[in-house]
Amino acid sequence: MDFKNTLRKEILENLNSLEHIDALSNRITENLTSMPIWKSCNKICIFISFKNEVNTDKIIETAKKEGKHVYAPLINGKHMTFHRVDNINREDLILNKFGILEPPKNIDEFIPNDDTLFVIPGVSFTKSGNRLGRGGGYYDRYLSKNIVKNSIALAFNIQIRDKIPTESWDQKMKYVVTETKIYGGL
Ligand SMILES: Nc1nc2c(c(=O)[nH]1)N(C=O)[C@@H](CNc1ccc(C(=O)N[C@@H](CCC(=O)O)C(=O)O)cc1)CN2
Ligand SMILES: Nc1ncnc2c1ncn2[C@@H]1O[C@H](COP(=O)(O)OP(=O)(O)OP(=O)(O)O)[C@@H](O)[C@H]1O
Repeated sequence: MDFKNTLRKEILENLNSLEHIDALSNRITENLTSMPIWKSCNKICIFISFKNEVNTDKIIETAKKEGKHVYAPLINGKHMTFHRVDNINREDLILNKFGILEPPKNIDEFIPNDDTLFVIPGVSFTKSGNRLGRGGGYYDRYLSKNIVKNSIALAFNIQIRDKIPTESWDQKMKYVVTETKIYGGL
């Protein structure tokens, strides 16, 4: 657990001094939206970026333009659900306790199917799809309770490590997409 926290802190600090986040995010957007799995999924469950995460605004815009349905996470205690977002023009969204924009609580929960692609944030990943998140356990719990066939993590190259500490509940990503590489899908 200590090693997890140390690694989390180290990478978050590195992210704080990462330059050109928007340019790198544009490349990640291009890589993601040219993947066959992106083209074949009609529904996208995606995080709304905050702080120094890969900026997801253009991904959401592209999805909308391509006629896909977009869903974003809403947290409630330790629990996370996904809800439709109709426009990313952010006045429809609400800031949660972490300072992340999320859909309002009154929209029905979306239940994913095989046609749903999850685009997932995280602090660090390995090339084989192991994930270290921010420590809330939200995605781990969600992915262990729901059947998720298609998962893609987004990260900058500086977030990729050869080894990260894993625990029994950690859920693997199918692909990890960075500004220069697409890992996984084997
Ligand atoms: N954009 C985005 N949305 C997301 C996630 C994410 O990582 N990114 N999540 C992915 O799971 C969930 C939220 N999880 C989070 C977990 C911890 C913190 C965080 O800032 N923790 C602080 C302590 C904050 C406090 O307790 O008040 C910290 O670690 O310093 C933020 C989000 C759902 N939505
Ligand atoms: N499937 C699960 N069932 C019950 N508890 C879980 C499950 N997955 C994770 N947890 C709990 O969540 C806590 C945080 O887990 P962990 O540090 O792995 O989160 P993370 O993957 O970094 O966070 P996040 O998914 O929110 O980005 C752990 O202390 C663990 O007890």
